[in-house]
Amino acid sequence: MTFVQGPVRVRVPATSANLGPGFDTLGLALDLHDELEAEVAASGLLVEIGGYGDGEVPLDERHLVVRAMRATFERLGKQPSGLRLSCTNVIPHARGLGSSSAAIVGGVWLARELVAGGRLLLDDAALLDLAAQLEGHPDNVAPALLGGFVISGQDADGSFWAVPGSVDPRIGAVVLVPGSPVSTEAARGLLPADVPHADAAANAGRAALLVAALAGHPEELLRATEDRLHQQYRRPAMPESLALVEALRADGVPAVISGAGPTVLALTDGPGSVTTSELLARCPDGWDARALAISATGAVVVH
Ligand SMILES: Nc1ncnc2c1ncn2[C@@H]1O[C@H](COP(=O)(O)OP(=O)(O)OP(=O)(O)O)[C@@H](O)[C@H]1O
Ligand SMILES: N[C@@H](CCO)C(=O)O
Repeated sequence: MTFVQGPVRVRVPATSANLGPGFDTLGLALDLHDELEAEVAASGLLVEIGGYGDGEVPLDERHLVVRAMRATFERLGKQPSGLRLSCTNVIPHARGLGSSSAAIVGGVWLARELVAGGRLLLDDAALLDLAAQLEGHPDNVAPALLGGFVISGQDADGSFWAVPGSVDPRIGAVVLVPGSPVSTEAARGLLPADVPHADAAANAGRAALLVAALAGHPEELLRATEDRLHQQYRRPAMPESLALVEALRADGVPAVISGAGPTVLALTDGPGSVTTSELLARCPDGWDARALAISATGAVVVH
């Protein structure tokens, strides 16, 4: 196995998981991208960060992108003698926009590109499986890899799968991002071990409806984004976000907690619509709001 000379650069989209009823299974890639560049060096490890995470995340072997790269090199059979990594991060951390999945997908993708013939040694299905193992669930890494709307899951043998769904081109998103983080670990810690059968049944119906609503029935999005499995349980960690979701939904806006929160995701009929500007105007003080298109592509090499 040989390494490629010179740097490789990739861009990876932010993602919004769950989308209401699709806990750990539905996810959407958004038009907001981290860029990562890496190259094999003679020795050592050098990590540089611009944007989110600068001064916060470790710059050594504990760095999430480095951990994902190491796991991928391990799978491919050889670690490089040294490594240089540069990250330009625009996806906010611990806000429910898939920053950890973007880091993991960026890492596995970079490592595979740095190995000559890497795509033959580790195909896309194996890359998804590795990324989902590192993240623990597939609903962010799958759209970060594939782009668009993706349905994903895990089989009884532990392997992960992902199937792309279609999105009506009229549909866009507004994200309302609180100033303070909530880690996915903390938000998952609030979930109960068991849920009422009626709640599980309601979510199954809504998740199925959401696939059809996104594909071409935006008028069903409000009904299709109802959730009973995770959002209410997470209220103690993000009360303002839950209150905003409820207020928007009362006004007919299909709003949900994005991923593990605390960001609020509202689906719209498209950037530039009245709904989008009204939503941007409802951004609470101290939060950040932006309209984002759906990213049709997942991780790509930047030339
Ligand atoms: N680009 C990055 N580089 C290094 N570490 C990162 C990067 N992005 C995220 N992380 C690590 O992951 C943590 C955030 O992950 P977490 O799963 O809590 O939230 P998230 O991925 O932003 O949101 P969600 O999973 O709900 O969409 C950060 O605090 C940091 O430790
Ligand atoms: N499905 C995950 C997404 C966040 O990583 C959760 O809600 O915990």
